[in-house]
Amino acid sequence: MSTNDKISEFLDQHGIREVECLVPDINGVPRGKGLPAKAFASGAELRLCRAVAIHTVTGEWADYQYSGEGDPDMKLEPVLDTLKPVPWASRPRALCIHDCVDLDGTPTPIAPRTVLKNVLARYQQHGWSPVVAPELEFYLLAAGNTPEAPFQPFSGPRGRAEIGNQGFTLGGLNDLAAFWDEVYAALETLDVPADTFVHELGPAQYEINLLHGNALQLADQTLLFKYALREIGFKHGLQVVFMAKPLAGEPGSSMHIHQSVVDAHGNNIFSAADGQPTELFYQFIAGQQQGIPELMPLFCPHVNSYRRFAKHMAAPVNLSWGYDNRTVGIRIPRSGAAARRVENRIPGCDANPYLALAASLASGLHGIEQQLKPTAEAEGTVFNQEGETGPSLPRTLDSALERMGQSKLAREWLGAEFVDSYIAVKETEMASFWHEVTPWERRYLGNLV
Ligand SMILES: NC(=O)CC[C@H](N)C(=O)O
Repeated sequence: MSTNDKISEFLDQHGIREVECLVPDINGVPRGKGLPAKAFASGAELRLCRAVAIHTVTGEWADYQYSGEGDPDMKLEPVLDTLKPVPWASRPRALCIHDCVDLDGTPTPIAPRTVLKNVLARYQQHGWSPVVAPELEFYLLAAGNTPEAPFQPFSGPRGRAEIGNQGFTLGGLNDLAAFWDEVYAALETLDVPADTFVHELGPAQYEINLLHGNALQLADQTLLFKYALREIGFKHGLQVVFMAKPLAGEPGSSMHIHQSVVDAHGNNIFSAADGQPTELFYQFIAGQQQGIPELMPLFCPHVNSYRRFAKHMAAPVNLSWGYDNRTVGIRIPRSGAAARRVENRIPGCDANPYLALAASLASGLHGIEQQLKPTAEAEGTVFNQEGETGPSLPRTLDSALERMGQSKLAREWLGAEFVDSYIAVKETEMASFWHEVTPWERRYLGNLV
């Protein structure tokens, strides 16, 4: 059976009339076009303006001039493994993630999926492939929140408001059984295998860990996971928030990334035959220490992202590394030799998964290729030793963008056109932030004499 016949069979089987053709934009927001199922099955050419890849969060155009034409089209090419029924649709519909290809046939360099694929190709040159597992935290807000007032977490249907911290309680999960049941069913339909699931430390804050696997697939799964949660949340009167710090004084939401690398035989290159850590393992850690501060806007892309880094909130404030240490940016979970891995704790849940994975994996391989050496392992609580046991991190979006703009590593690994357009988008978003005067400024400064 030809591919087109298989697609037709799948669409007929599910009674599907339209296909949502998705591309992740620079912020990881799914954008795209709906296409009649018949056109999709016949392989009809689908185009989208290239500028979609560089929209701001609210869809403004960044002040960025492409080389060449003004705003050319790009072609969308379906990633057929991601063709799935849309679990929350009231009339059968499918979705499918797409790659972006410029009209001259080259993969669009500013498309996040291309950026990740290019980094993975460099692993392939060594005969290696990364294995990753993102962990996603998020908050559930009560219906009726508006951005004008502080967000309120949802109140449990049994009348028990989520006013306190209920870390790891199961009651906190049962309160929303109907919502979670629908989420679980949707993740099965979308082929997004979830591993563990907990109520996190903040009120109405949850975490789902995705099962480890291939980095491109995990980026696709993370995109679909976030999309599914938002859509199913709305059906249940909940706003699912993937902001890094939605509630003042409460923990922020991260997207920790666990990373190991396997060779062609599936052996973890971080462990030697005798089970001891290899040089490559330490070089990968060193690469994280050097690369993460230079690529910080890809882990923490918004002004709000940097509010997450507060002491005693299990959020790192440094790039020290240590075994089972949650006060450092790079944690090494204690595990057997086969599962030896490096956890990058810097990314927020607001990061674009394709770009955060690309940046994290690029940093690690850079460390291996340059044979870098990490700092000494940090011991104990190192919240207060920023810069002493490991490199420090940019603490605002402005300074992070400035650093990325000067980074050779960024251009070499992610491409100059991508880096320039990314910075242009972020500067446009920053300008929008600086346009506002906040309640804090009025409260603190309104009565100055
Ligand atoms: N699960 C945890 O380790 C908590 C992480 C914490 N919420 C953060 O922002 O980084």
